[in-house]
Amino acid sequence: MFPTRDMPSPSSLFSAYASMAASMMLVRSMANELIPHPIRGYLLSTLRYYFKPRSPQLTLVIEENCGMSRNQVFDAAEIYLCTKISPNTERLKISKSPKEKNLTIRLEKGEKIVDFHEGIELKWRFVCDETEKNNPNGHNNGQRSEKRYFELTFHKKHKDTIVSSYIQFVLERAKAIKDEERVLKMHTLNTSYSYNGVKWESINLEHPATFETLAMDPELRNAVIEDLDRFVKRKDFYKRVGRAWKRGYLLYGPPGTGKSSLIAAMANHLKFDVYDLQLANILRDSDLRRLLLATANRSILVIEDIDCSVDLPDRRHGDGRKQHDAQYVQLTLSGLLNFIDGLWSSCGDERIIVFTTNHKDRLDPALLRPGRMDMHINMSYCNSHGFKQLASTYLGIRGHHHLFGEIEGLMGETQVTPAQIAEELMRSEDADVALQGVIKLLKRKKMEGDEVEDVADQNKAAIQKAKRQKLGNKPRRSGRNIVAKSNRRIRKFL
Ligand SMILES: Nc1ncnc2c1ncn2[C@@H]1O[C@H](COP(=O)(O)OP(=O)(O)OP(=O)(O)O)[C@@H](O)[C@H]1O
Ligand SMILES: [Mg+2]
Repeated sequence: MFPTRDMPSPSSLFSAYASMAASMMLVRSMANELIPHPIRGYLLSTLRYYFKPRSPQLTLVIEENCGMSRNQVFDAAEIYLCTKISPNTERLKISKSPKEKNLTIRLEKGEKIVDFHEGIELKWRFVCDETEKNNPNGHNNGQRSEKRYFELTFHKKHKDTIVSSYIQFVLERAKAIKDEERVLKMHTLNTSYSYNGVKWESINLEHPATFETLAMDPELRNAVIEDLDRFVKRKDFYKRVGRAWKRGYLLYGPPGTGKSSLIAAMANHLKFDVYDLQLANILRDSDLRRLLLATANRSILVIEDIDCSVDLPDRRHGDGRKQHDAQYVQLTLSGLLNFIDGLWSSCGDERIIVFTTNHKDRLDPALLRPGRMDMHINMSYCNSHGFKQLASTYLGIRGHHHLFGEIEGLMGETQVTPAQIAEELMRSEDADVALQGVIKLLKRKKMEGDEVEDVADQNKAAIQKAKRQKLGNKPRRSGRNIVAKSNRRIRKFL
């Protein structure tokens, strides 16, 4: 990539220099008499070029832009070099925009940094050249333009190592640093329709959920983390097997079991932005296509409550909507699935799509067919492991607590969501008080459950009795009366 020359020794350099001087004098005296002026100039500059002493150093110039686009090596160097600031550094630039979490530190012009890679010394220098800006007529209109670049200087013999391995290392380190500093975004739909339809609007995603704080089955949690990590590492694999680099997850389970929290944990784990696609706000397939094409790589597209967010016409019969609605709403399930499978996933990289539902059984089979959602994740009621996780997160209880036994016993007899447990645990910082709250909740739920079972049994019995009496006589206590009575008993208990 770079022209190489054999390095002359100092003595050969000296003799070359002496012979150059002699030749120059000779040439000059002959030339003055014999050679016309323009040719004389050319000969002298050629001789000077070949006899100039050569430096053993090579300098790579890394400019800010390459043509119209940014030079990624420049951007990476800017970020990477901030981690290499030494006590010798004298001037730094510091800034913070409202949307950034941390301060940004950059080198000031003229600053030098020394770095080492595989024992090779590398000298970086940040240069800013200011020049007068000429307008197209060649006149100077007083504007100044700035050309910013890094110079990276090292011994020529390391050229291959630096170009092939060091620059790559700088690019990777900068990406890792950027990911750590990155402020995640949550994109939602702007519902005030402008002339060209609904648009994405973004806010910082500051959802604190992580896999550590999420109460879920440890095996399932590890399986999800491994699946995500494998997915982001497999760019080459997806390319080789000819598949779009995307992954689909279906999260299902009752309300309050942590589906939305799991999405936030996934985003925080991968450092991916989230696009929350509220289908109810989209009227046409064309809007959907435009919105999907406007999503960025390395993002999670979320469609929550897919079973009830919009009554998508059935893929096979096109009959999901009432006739009069269909005139206005032209969004179809097949449109959604086509974009997700086709255009959208093939025009981007590292895309994740997540559907959530409270009722997996109500989903259109087209959504569930193999290959569409790669992983089906059941977020379920809290078990004793999930409870301990929440107690650790909310109350800092790492080991055992004397109330755990009673709580675990009650949890085996009733269904409670992590959201309900979390709510109780937040009520007090005193572990005993908070855990007593959980016990009360569980007892209440158990009683409600018994009551509901009672009601169901009694209703069944009443109906059967009525049937046996061959209609005519009503059962003495109707279902409604039983419910009202149960509610009164529950209130009394509370
Ligand atoms: N598995 C869990 N681990 C930790 N906290 C949880 C969990 N599930 C729920 N929570 C708590 O309950 C709140 C509500 O949970 P979340 O919104 O994630 O439930 P969801 O399953 O998405 O419910 P919905 O089906 O109604 O959308 C969360 O903010 C969190 O504080
Ligand atoms: Mg949710």
